[in-house]
Amino acid sequence: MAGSTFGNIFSITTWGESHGKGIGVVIDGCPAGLSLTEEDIQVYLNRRKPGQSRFTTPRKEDDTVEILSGVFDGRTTGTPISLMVRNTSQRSKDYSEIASYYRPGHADYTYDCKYGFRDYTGGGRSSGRETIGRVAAGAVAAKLLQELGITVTAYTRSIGPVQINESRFDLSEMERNAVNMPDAEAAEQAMAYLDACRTKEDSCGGVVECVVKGVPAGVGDPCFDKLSANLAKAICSIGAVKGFEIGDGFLAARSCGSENNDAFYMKEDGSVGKKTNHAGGILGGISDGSDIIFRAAFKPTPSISALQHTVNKTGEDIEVSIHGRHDPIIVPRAVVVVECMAAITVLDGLLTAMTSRVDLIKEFWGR
Ligand SMILES: Cc1cc2nc3c(=O)[nH]c(=O)nc-3n(C[C@H](O)[C@H](O)[C@H](O)COP(=O)(O)O)c2cc1C
Ligand SMILES: C=C(O[C@@H]1CC(C(=O)O)=C[C@@H](OP(=O)(O)O)[C@H]1O)C(=O)O
Repeated sequence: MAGSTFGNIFSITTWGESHGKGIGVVIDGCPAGLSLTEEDIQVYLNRRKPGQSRFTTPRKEDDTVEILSGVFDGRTTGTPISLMVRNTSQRSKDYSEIASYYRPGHADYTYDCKYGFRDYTGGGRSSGRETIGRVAAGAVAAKLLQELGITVTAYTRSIGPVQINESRFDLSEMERNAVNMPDAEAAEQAMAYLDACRTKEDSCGGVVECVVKGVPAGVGDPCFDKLSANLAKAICSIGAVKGFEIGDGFLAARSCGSENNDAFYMKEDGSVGKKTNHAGGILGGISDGSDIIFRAAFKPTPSISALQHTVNKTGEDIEVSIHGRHDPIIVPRAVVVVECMAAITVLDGLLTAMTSRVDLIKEFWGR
């Protein structure tokens, strides 16, 4: 199946199905010499794994990663890094009925249209479990970015109608609540809202916000590999993402140029700064040196037990109530997925940018 590869230099190929033997990723183009252990990757996978609270799917998986190749004596060798997580908790009988109909909002119908049949167990390749490969690769990218002084941080901005309040923003709160919100009060309200949804056998959506700090000006290639365009593709390729915006995003459409433009000024150290950051750190598809800020809108989990109308494979209109183990909301588990896709995209852009100037190439080769 084409379409499982992302990135130009730091390139990832994810593989595997939710109810198959395992899920993984092959990273090609990771520079040699990065110190890397399974634990470095596991920390990220633990943030994504299922079964962590009543707001996640009850499927219990440890998602233990194995490094199969590309690391020797604790350091990357520059050859393909293959990472694998074995599936251990497949319960395919949950899908024996689903095999005969199309879940509204899921990928069942379109996979059948495209391929003529589908792996219906656990949603196969369209499962949120595919994001394991993204997170494992993102952990590697984030480690290299960290060495370059670049950090990528995502968090839950809103759940249903509940949004974090900037005045209460505290990143350390994220670890203390089950919805990954950097605002304790909003988290309480969001959890109450989610409990109400669950009582109605329904699900809900929300927004993940991501901030990338420390990216130098000059990353991103006009025209089709703009940093903004590559981030949009990276994020919109995550299951259930329905919206993407950078900086002021859709709000910018309502402002005037005088409000939206970020004024430049000279900093004390002689470099150019911006007084505001409505652009979200990217101008002309190229990073401008300020924080890169973007948001992703996630739709509500499609598989719900509330009654829905659909059709079955024999062409009848039917009513269904979907049972099994599903996330009542995708957002809290998707936070680390967004972070990892951003890390992969930014790292790939940084490596690509190293070839953009003759003076830099000469400097590198000492000529
Ligand atoms: C981390 C993650 C977890 C998900 N969990 C579920 C789930 O438990 N049940 C479900 O029906 N969909 C879940 N999804 C969403 C489906 O994977 C997604 O809706 C499906 O692939 C169709 O793609 P689309 O929503 O982008 O059109 C999850 C997605 C992600 C990223
Ligand atoms: C297991 C995970 O989430 C799964 C994502 C998912 C879907 O349709 O996307 C459906 C469910 O799969 P299953 O019915 O096999 O439990 C979730 O549990 C995971 O993300 O690790």
